[in-house]
Amino acid sequence: MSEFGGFIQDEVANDELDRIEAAYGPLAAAVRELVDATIRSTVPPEEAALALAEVEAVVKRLRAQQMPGPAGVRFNSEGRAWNWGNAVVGLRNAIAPPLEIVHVRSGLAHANVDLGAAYEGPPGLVHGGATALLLDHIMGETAAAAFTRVTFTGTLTMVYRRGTPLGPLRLDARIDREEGRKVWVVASIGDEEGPTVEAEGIFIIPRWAT
Ligand SMILES: CCCCC/C=C\C/C=C\C/C=C\C/C=C\CCCC(=O)SCCNC(=O)CCNC(=O)[C@H](O)C(C)(C)COP(=O)(O)OP(=O)(O)OC[C@H]1O[C@@H](n2cnc3c(N)ncnc32)[C@H](O)[C@@H]1OP(=O)(O)O
Repeated sequence: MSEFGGFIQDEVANDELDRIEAAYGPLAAAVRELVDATIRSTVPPEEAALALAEVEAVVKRLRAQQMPGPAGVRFNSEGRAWNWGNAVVGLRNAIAPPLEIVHVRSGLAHANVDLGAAYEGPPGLVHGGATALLLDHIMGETAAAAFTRVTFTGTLTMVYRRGTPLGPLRLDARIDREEGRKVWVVASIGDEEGPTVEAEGIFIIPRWAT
């Protein structure tokens, strides 16, 4: 394994990655269900205590073999990159919705997502930090121009027009302009009535990546 700016070259073969993803993807999806079920369950406390024992047993099983730190962003020489722990798109991260981003072309992307009880801030509405999280990520990937370059969020501005309802939502992002190592991206998240949050960000191609 070797490292480039924190990106890890890890020569796991694509078919092995497929095998791992086929097992851990559904596991993470089940943990997402567990998160939602834990929030919304109305079973009596004694029943919740029994569930706790079962969850602790699962944690013990998974802890039997662990990476020393976070999952990181990895790539192999077969052209595959994976970021299983990513907070927004991580396949193995139950905290991530996960967002499935469609890159229409370099610098233009959108995504559909359904946010449930785990993302609530004000009653029935998405937490403002959660909308910022999702927008930051889709904007970062958009600035990265189809993953041809590395970009970091420099400045991010959010305008919250109205509450974002929990449920089905759409995100849109596009590169507005570029100047040297700076990339301006505009984006929004909203429901069928239109945008609820509009964002503008300056994404920087770090000096070390040029
Ligand atoms: C090799 C194989 C790689 C394989 C990769 C494969 C797959 C990749 C997979 C995934 C990755 C893809 C996408 C990731 C997607 C989403 C992630 C979401 C985005 C984030 O969540 S990311 C985390 C939050 N983010 C940070 O953690 C940044 C912390 N920070 C820094 O790392 C530095 O601070 C940095 C890099 C920002 C700048 O550092 P630097 O040294 O390069 O900058 P420098 O001073 O040279 O400035 C150059 C010009 O930018 C202007 N400028 C500087 N800073 C600015 C700012 N903050 N706002 C506005 N303008 C700024 C200057 O004013 C100057 O402008 P001018 O040229 O006009 O004077």
